[in-house]
Amino acid sequence: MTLDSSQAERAWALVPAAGAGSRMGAPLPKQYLTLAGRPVLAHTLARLCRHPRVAGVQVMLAPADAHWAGVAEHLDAATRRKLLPIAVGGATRAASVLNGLRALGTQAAPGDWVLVHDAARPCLRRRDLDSLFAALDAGAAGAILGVPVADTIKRVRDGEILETVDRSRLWRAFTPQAFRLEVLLDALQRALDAGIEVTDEASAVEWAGGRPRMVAGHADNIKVTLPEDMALAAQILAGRDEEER
Ligand SMILES: Nc1ccn([C@@H]2O[C@H](COP(=O)(O)OP(=O)(O)OP(=O)(O)O)[C@@H](O)[C@H]2O)c(=O)n1
Ligand SMILES: C[C@](O)(CO)[C@H](O)COP(=O)(O)O
Repeated sequence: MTLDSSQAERAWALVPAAGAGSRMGAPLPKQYLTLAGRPVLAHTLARLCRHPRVAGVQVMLAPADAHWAGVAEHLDAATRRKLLPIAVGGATRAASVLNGLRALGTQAAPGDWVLVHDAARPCLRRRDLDSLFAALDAGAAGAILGVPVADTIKRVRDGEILETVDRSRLWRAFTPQAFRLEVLLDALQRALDAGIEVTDEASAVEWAGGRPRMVAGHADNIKVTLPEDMALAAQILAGRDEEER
């Protein structure tokens, strides 16, 4: 792994890839399913590693993961050079991220940026990653990608609509989610210790009193979750020009 020493403030990507993909219902975890000729995780890693601001990538895999070899053979040399030694994930996404932060701490400085990006989001656009870095360079203490809610939102109980929710200030939170290493490590550890349900990094930082910025991205930065998402992801990638592929 070679560091790009030209960066003013180093940034690292953290890729939680230790999930079981139960909602996908496939014979193997969804991050290893073939998408446009290579594993989902290979697409995600290539997108992160080709960005010049990303100094290195920390991947977290399930214990006794048997699929990594099938990913590594699809990675080009430039991608492999940026990969840090694999860390072991945890029982939840948040636990996997915490393990990754601890492993990264042996390579990174406390003030370095960490961008946490789901392995299951292989369609991340270069321009959206650029937008996230632009927010950090503009002084944001932390920032995440997302898009405004475009549908009417209902609160439902037992199949009955209780109310229509004002969506004027509602956004869908995506990844990457970017924070200073020491800030995220502290907030995530304290939130988990307090029993807070942490479904994304921003929720831990918000709980700890932070006010991350929301950066408008593209809705095609989908999280591959359900079976139909594989065909959608393939259509998205097929429609990309070379730069964004
Ligand atoms: N214990 C876990 C659970 C999830 N993830 C990762 O977090 C990302 C987003 O989580 P999700 O989409 O929920 O993945 P899964 O947990 O695998 O899916 P499911 O909930 O359907 O089992 C995925 O890249 C997944 O691999 C992880 O690293 N460790
Ligand atoms: C982090 C995330 O992708 C932001 O939308 C989402 O919270 C992950 O949720 P999951 O249930 O762990 O897939």
